[in-house]
Amino acid sequence: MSLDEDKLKKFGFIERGPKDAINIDPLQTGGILTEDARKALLEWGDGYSICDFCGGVLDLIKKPPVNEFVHEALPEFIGTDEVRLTHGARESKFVVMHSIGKPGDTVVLDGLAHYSSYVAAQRADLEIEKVESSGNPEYSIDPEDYGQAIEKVASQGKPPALALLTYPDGNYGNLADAKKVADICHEYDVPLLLNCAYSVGRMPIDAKKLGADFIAASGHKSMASSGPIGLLGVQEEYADTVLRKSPTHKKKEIELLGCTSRGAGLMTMIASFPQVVERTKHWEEEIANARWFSEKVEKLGLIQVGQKPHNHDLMFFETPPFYEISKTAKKGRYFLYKELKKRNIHGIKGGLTKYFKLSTYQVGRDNLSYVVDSFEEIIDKYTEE
Ligand SMILES: Cc1ncc(COP(=O)(O)O)c(C=O)c1O
Repeated sequence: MSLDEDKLKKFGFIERGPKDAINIDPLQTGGILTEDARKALLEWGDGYSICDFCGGVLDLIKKPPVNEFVHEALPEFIGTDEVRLTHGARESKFVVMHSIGKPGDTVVLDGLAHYSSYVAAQRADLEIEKVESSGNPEYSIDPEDYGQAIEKVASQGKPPALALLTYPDGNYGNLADAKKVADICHEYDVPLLLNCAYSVGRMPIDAKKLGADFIAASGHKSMASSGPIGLLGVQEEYADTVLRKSPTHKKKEIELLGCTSRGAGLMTMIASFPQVVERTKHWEEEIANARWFSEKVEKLGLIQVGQKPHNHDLMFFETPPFYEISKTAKKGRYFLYKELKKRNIHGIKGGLTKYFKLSTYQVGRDNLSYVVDSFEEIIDKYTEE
């Protein structure tokens, strides 16, 4: 097959439609770049740009201060003895599972775990034991159930190699009692990995205080970074195992394949970091905004499920008023997406009317108020028709 000019025409620069919209997509609100990160993206966008300064280990680069960032600032920020860059939370989870578990071992996952936790375990050839949530409406995770799951696995021959808690989960934004889960896991000598894809960079996280042995974080999701980039936090006890070096290439850490996120991902994360640190100090305001929003839209007939009052910007709503409208609206179940698009609101998946999740993170009270008013206007418009 030859790539003729006509075929090539569809490639090249492509504009991104919704980039200036009010964004309430949980995947995106925490990853929007700061102005400094936007500048860094252009400055460092060339593939291996950072490697001009590398003496063989990316995270030891002194100038720009990657070494200080990775080995001093980040460990202090998340409360782990060691931090490494990865390509995302899923890669961090895989690294831990692959180095701590042996094929055939079991990992205990919370019932709200993201699919990437499952595929990471499957790629590492681990069996999975689930700690179920309480189901509708709270979907809470009972820490005691970790003890039962560990005992169940142990009774079948070998205790689990690892436990994982999604903190918060990506569907309901629930924050389980991580400290209690950690304490219970440690009673059985099972290390705990916290999946903080939706927390590190949004809210204060201190792995030591929470008792976590490992942290997986996501730069493109929650640290105002251009992906793919994530963090892996490891406590000292496990550092030699997880960060072991290649016998043939002595400087290279095997699980990281020697080198991970470089150039734009890393330099945007560094550029945003001062603002990211600052914003975590204002987490209480974010919780207040989320609760305010939830209360307002519940008055319109939406129902927030998950923890209540809520403790995170990610929220899941059942939305009967929109569902009723979708049954008769001309555009069917796409009516809501189209109405929101007209109002410059982005982030609720096209076709969803029965329920959806959204995020209020960094959206601000004025824009949230506009979203509430828009929901009301849309409901009124179709109910009056
Ligand atoms: C709870 C949760 N964890 C992990 C991930 C994956 O994050 P990453 O893209 O950094 O691998 C997601 C992505 O949606 C998620 O929702």
